Amino acid sequence: MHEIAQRPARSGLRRARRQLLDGGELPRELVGPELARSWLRSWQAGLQPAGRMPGAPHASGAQLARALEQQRELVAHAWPVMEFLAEQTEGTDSMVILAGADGVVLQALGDLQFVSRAERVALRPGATWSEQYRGTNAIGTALAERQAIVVHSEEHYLERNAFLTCAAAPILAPGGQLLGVLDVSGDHRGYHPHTIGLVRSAARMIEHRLFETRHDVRHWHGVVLRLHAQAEGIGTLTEGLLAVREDGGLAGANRAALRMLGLEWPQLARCRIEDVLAEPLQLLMDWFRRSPSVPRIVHGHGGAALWARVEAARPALAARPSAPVEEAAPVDALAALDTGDLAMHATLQRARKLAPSAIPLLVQGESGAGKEVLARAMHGCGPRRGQAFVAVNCAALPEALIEAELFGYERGAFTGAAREGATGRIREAHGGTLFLDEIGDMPLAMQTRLLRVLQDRQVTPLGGGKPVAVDFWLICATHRDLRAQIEAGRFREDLFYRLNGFTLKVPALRARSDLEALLAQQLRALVPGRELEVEATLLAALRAYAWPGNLRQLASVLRTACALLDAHEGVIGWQHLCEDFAEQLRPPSVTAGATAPEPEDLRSISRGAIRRALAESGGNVSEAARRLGISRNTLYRRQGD
Ligand SMILES: Nc1ncnc2c1ncn2[C@@H]1O[C@H](COP(=O)(O)OP(=O)(O)OP(=O)(O)O)[C@@H](O)[C@H]1O
Repeated sequence: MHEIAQRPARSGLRRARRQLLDGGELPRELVGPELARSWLRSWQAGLQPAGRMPGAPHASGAQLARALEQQRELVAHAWPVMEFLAEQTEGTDSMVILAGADGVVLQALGDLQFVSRAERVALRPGATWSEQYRGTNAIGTALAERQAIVVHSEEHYLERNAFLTCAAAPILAPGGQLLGVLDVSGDHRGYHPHTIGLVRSAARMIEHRLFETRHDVRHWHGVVLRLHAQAEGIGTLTEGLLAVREDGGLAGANRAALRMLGLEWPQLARCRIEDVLAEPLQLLMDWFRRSPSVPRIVHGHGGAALWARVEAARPALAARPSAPVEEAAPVDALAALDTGDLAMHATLQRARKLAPSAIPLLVQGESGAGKEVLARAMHGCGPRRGQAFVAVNCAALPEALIEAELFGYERGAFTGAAREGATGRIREAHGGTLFLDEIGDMPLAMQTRLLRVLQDRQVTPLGGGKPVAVDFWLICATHRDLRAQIEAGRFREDLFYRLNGFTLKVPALRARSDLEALLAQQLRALVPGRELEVEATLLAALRAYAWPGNLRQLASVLRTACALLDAHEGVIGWQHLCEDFAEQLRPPSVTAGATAPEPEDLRSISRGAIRRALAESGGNVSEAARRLGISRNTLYRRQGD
């Protein structure tokens, strides 16, 4: 495995680039062989180094979630290693990135302070870095070359990527298939030649973990050989790993074992143990049965001696023959929410740290800003994923019903109760997460009961049933200022401290800087496979709009627009909007400057929009709320603002 050891001179790179563009010839003495091959591929893909980048696809939230699910083993094993790498590169203004075999970024850790917002988004989960779209770059080129590589500054084929220095190493499955790539990208001025060594070791760590746990190499009655030139090297990261089936065929290896045994990946599947070692399988099995932990000397056919320890292929061979190999890995739903806004990014970083904890959380943000979506993502990334996520909207339930809904009731507890009684939402959340939306709207009597549940960790159904122990992660959400509610005597202070282990803030859409990324993400999800654009004046108006219904409203507007879009149309324009929404949008867009309204104007804009929507829906509140893309509760609340 080698990377471009000596960086080509800048002048040489420029000369080589000119010659390539002039005639398709690349003077290889000016660039390394890997770089030369990659530049040629980029040129053949029709990419222009200095021109506008052709639209590299960016996976939608749903596509990303699917990719993470499909590659969950890789993602799970990579994450701790990425954290380790991030620690090693701390303070160097760099990011640690995991991409799949198709070059799509799956996870990213860290942040690049020196780059623009757009450039930051391009390094976030969902972005594609295959050579086909971005030309020579460490992720795409390491994948294409199947080897570790550094791509520094102007070695990037596209000039717009010259601000980066990147070191990447591919991650291979035990059968040699490409699984993905690990990368450290940073400011080109901070190029450090040791980074590639770190990245390569980190990729090896991931491969090691994958080898230890994968079904295909460890789930039958064969043996695994740990190999090293020194006995002390066995069990370390530099050991060779070779999986041998019980019939003697080779089932998998890591790169170190291939090197020690003089093998190439394509030969692996065709080889048997006697093709690579002088010792017959029978002898290895004998060693294993008699003294499995003792290292022995084995001999390659070239005569080289190696130390080997023989182990059962299945770690718990005797004890649990069909035990699942590994707990399902988390789907990185939090990463999918990171679309480039700095405040949201900070919230998501905190959310990621808090997801494995049981600390009660309070999510604060306007209605429709995505509080429940965030809570669900945290549940999906924490240890309770796979268990229930129970969401209760405390504002949507009539006061008389909240109690029964939350705490459950015994048979015949009250008039109108179901005959068989009800478990209650709190008990349904047992083992999982209870999400109480609009907690600020919970009546005081109910607050007292909830407080008792949180203190006693048990719930007593209405009608005098026995208390039942419950265990859940509590996440509450509110758009209200709970401290002000406490001062006004509407919220219990002791409950506030119980449920507010930490407050996470979800920014309002009008305060976010990633409207375009959100638009693109939602459009891709609504119309997969079509790259839709938004007409320029409309985009400016959307940017200036106050978005009283936040992401819920945006989703509703885009759903309508996509429904009105003809199959041949690729641009969303004013004609694709509901008339009332277009009207709300026009005033700020036609006024000079089209700047965002001042915060004190927002209330009146929102009240005006509600008045119009109500008038147009003949006073039907549900219809008006639907038109605005907000909930009935929000509409009532905003009317009174
Ligand atoms: N990141 C996102 N991408 C796309 N759509 C989103 C995103 N976040 C939220 N939405 C959309 O906005 C809607 C509202 O989100 P959510 O229910 O999480 O908001 P909320 O803050 O809990 O609202 P409320 O307080 O009114 O219950 C979702 O149903 C979804 O359609």
